[in-house]
Amino acid sequence: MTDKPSRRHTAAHHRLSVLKLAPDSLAFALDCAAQAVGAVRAGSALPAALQTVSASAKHAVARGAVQDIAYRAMRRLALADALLHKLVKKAPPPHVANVLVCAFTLLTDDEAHAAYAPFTVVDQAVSAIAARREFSFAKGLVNAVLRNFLRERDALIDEARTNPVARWNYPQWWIDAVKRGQPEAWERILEAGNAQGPLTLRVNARHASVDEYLARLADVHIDAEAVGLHAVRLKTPMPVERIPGFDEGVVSVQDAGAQRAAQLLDVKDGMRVLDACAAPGGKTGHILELANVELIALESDAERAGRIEQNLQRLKLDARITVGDAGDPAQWFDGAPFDRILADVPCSASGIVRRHPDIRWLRRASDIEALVAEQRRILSALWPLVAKGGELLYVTCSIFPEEGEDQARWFGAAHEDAVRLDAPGQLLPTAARASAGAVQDSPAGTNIADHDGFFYARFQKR
Ligand SMILES: C[S@@+](CC[C@H](N)C(=O)[O-])C[C@H]1O[C@@H](n2cnc3c(N)ncnc32)[C@H](O)[C@@H]1O
Repeated sequence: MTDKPSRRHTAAHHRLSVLKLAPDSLAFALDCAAQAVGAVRAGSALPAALQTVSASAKHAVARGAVQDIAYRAMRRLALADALLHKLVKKAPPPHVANVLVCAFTLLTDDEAHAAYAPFTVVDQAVSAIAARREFSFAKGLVNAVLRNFLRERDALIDEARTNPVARWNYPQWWIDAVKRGQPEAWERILEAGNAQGPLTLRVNARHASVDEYLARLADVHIDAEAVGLHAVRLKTPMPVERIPGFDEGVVSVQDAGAQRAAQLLDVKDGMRVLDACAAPGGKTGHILELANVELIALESDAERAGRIEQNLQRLKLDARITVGDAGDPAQWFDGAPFDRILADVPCSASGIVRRHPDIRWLRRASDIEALVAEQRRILSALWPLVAKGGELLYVTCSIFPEEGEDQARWFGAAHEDAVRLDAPGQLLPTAARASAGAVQDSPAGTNIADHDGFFYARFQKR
């Protein structure tokens, strides 16, 4: 985000006039997406912003279009802001600027991939502005700016992209951090974060093998491939309600990189296991699919803890869900040590930006230091709870070494009784299938290069 919104902008944003546009029109979708972009600029996470905005979009189709434009806008925000800056002399009101940003988002697609014809976008952006009483004065401006843009589209994009922030669509501090942390792969990583993640499923080992599930999909003509021990990637994403076996808990949605956690934890029947930062329970479910263990799912956020319950209900599996601070075991620990602890700690989420493209605009450089301290606090508190011979798996969905290898080294040095075991370390996100230089060990015949970014370190207690 190139400029930070003021409180005044946010307040104005909430006082928009009643909108009279057909809910299935592109104009309606542009207006709603612009509101969501405004909310993210004011500090809201995109899913929450969309929930608020979509209350007015009763149609599922309209909601889909709003979501699609808002997510694309997050991946193009700096480029769109740069174009706006170039083409508009005096900054327009924030809502008008955000409608323009959403329109640029659609107009900067290559023609082959464009969802709408350019002149439809211009026409509908003008209608969106005209439909708001307080902004209708700006419809001439919107029309002129977008037509001027189309006239010199490629040259304007090329010029804007000479600035790295507009080129990559991340804040400068983020670009610098990725460059510093991954000097060999930084461009590939930034690019991967601007692609749309695939829909990857985890097949519940209690119900089916990957091959059996692939056969079930083939029966209903759904194209998919194996991308890990329990992972299947659908060629074309679809709503979960339409995924065979989803309702019965045969499959769950989970990135292939995230599926490494439960496998690395190497759980066996009868073990006592702590999932220390558990919500929404993706990894909790996976652990329970692999062995009959006594599982405590700990989560500090009571509302999020409710989502663990929902997930386990669908899977028909059980854990003791506990609300508490992993960094303060006195609140919840009953004194019996754990054979395994999964510490999937809060982090920058820099490894999952392709699924959460708003994160880059919400985080600040200074957050990293605070997160590192919090991760250390949690790890230090959990280690004494591991049984002798037991293991702790440290996980982040981050690509910043400060939250990955640096933490693992700090932990090893600070705990004499910790033996570092084999683990993948840094899994880098890569968009291209089977891209060269992928860091992970793919099972023969499969390609799991197309996953989110994670860090894994495993420690055994002497
Ligand atoms: C990376 S997410 C966990 C994802 C989860 N393991 C999964 O696979 O679905 C981190 C979670 O830790 C929770 N959390 C943050 N600080 C915590 C703390 N001090 N104690 C326990 N949970 C915490 C957050 O609310 C968040 O739900």
